[in-house]
Amino acid sequence: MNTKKTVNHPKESVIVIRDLRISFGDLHVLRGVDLDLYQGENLVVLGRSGTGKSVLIKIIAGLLEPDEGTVNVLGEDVSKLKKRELDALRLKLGFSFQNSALYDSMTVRENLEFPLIRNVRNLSRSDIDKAVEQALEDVGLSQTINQMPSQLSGGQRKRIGIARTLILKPEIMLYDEPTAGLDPITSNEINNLINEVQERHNTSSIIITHDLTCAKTVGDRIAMLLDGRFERQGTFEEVFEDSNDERAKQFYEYNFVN
Ligand SMILES: Nc1ncnc2c1ncn2[C@@H]1O[C@H](COP(=O)(O)OP(=O)(O)OP(=O)(O)O)[C@@H](O)[C@H]1O
Repeated sequence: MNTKKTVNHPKESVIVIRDLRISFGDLHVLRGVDLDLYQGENLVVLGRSGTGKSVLIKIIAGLLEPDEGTVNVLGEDVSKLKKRELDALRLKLGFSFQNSALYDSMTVRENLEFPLIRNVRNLSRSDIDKAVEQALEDVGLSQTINQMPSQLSGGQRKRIGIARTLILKPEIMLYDEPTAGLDPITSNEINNLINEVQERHNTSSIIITHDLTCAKTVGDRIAMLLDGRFERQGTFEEVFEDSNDERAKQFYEYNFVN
């Protein structure tokens, strides 16, 4: 397993987070998070269960308000946006959530049409058909267009879920546990797909995972959430292999399977 060859991206930030803090009662989840997502990079966010990775994503999407700190996404201060502006910004973010299930009663084509019809006005039938065909081609599953989700494997369903997100041409992709529950071969296909999406669409992505093979394969940069902050950031080697940090070592030993 090779570590991903990191591309030297120009350091233009598409997400800038500074001194972000949030507590739930006595539980101080994020305690001063600073993080940049650079244009065109895959940033992997690692952290043990309950460290606040999903909370972070929800704050980025404006679904949860932090107690302190700033979140700037594509040049907009999320906390200052009105509802309509926030909705417009969210359309530029693609969410690939673990539980973003397909609609079982709809064909693959109908599943992919759904976000388009709901979010984009004045599309002709042929625009919709083209977008669906392109999104399916992007994930290598053109042949499934008339199938029902129940006829697909877990890995194929995951790919169709990603296609459904890509169809709105997001500038930033947020992948939550993209390989959870998949066997190693299928996980590898999803990792390759994440890299292909980056290369083909120049998308900037945050990938939340516990899977260190995934982190190593897709991550241009790794940020590890420890005690409510990103104390360790860098390439996979910098975070794990060159590290004397016991917490990073422990995470590595428990999670690295390949
Ligand atoms: N709305 C909420 N109200 C109260 N507590 C919350 C809320 N949202 C999250 N928490 C708590 O914040 C902590 C971090 O939760 P979060 O879901 O972000 O963890 P995570 O790092 O994504 O974990 P996992 O890897 O298991 O998904 C947890 O202890 C959770 O119970």
